[in-house]
Amino acid sequence: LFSKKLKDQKVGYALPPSPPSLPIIGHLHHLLSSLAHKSLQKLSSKYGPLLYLRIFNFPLVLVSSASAAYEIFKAHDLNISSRDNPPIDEPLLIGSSVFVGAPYGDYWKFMKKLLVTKLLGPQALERSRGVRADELERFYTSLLDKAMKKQSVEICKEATKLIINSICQMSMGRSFSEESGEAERVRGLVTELDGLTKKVLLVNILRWPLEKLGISLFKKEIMYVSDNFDEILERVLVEHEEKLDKQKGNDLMDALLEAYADENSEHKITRNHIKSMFVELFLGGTDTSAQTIQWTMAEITNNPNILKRLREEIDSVVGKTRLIQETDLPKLPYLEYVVKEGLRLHPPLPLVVRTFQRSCEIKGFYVPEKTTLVVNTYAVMRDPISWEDPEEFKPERFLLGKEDERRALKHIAFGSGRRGCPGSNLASIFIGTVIGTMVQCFDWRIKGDKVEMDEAGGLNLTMAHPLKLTPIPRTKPLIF
Ligand code: HEM
Repeated sequence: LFSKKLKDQKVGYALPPSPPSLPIIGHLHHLLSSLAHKSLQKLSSKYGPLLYLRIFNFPLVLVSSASAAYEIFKAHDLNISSRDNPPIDEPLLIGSSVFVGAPYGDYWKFMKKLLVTKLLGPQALERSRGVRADELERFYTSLLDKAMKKQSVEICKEATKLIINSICQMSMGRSFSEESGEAERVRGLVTELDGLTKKVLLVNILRWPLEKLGISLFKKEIMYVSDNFDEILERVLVEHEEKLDKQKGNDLMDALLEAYADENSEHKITRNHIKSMFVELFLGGTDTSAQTIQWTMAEITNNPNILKRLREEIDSVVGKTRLIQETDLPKLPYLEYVVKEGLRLHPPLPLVVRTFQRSCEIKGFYVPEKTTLVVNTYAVMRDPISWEDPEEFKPERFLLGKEDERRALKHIAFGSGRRGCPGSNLASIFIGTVIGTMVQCFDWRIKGDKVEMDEAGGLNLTMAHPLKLTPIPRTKPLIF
């Protein structure tokens, strides 16, 4: 402690500046405010882009500028490649078997390798292209049906269906049945789980002081979602095992079951590891992509010039007789900029959380070991020092040469480094093809003049007024 104090006093070894805090809880109220990313953004614009905060006794470093994020992600990647959430043992989905919250080590590396080779890497994505094409056609047909009946579409809900079905087909070779109500049940659980993220954070932060008082927060709600997922996924696992007895499969679930059954597997995994992985894929992959689709479509609807330019590009490359497909995406640069700009202004996970394993120096300040790192990606991607007109939706900013993002690491909607999002390519495909389909095949009518763009409270960035639009076909029905 003495040497740490000495270090703190040395030039270049002071802790980052710390804004005023409250007794006992420290800066907790900023994290708990209804729009935490905005509350923290305000704090950093007043006190600086690198801050030292305190949640009770737990230290936290908050990063809100591109240059500080760049230094941390580039020079300290290994040091910050763990998320040391204290595990809550009982429930499956936030228990000790999670991947997203696992420390950087053998278990994480083993699962990451399977995730990339079986589901999210370029070759796996190429193998599963047909599955996504089928789901996109189903999405288009459902929109067409709504258009014929002159019904409005809840964009986020419709996109969620496509994404869950695709992820299920890709990872376990089946989707949940609409007829039996199973699909609706899974979608409901994913939404509930999303709503629980803030409570899970609270439990993680407050568990220690509250457990001492014999209080367990939100346990019932967390267990309800966890138990339901457990039951559904156990059924799928058994079904898969029966199938595997007859023939060898090649999807992610097959590979995980093989590792589970193999005594000599590189890493021993449990049934809970497998089920948690699927819960995390649903949670990490579904709402994030669906929210981005919703926000981006809202921006396009409010910006007719952008819609016009995007449509011209799609019409000239794809035409009006066949549906856009993911192999068109590399030929549609403006669509790519629109997607990127949607992610810049509305990152669905605005706070990226890691842990410093060792003490280090960041921008001349001392950061002690085991400090939690929070990167406010929302603030970084709206930082006026790095972005011209940061609050405006301007896809043109990504035209070649205009923004040198690689050098400054300014666009960090997917995080960065070895612990960055492994689903970023898949997400870009979902968002690109869904936005592409909606722009290519339909005009969209809104109620009122403009879409309201307010953010809802929560840890994830969602729309306070979910987007509802009515489609009007602009092409003859497409034939597949
Ligand atoms: C627009 C869509 C998405 C966004 C914005 C997003 C964003 C993120 C972010 C910010 C992180 C934390 C990264 C970090 O700490 O640096 C993350 C992690 C993760 N994401 Fe995504 N994500 C999206 C879609 C997906 C999809 C489609 C999947 C898979 C189906 C996925 C799976 C994961 C997983 C498994 C992790 C944990 C990685 C680890 O801890 O090693 N994400 N994502």
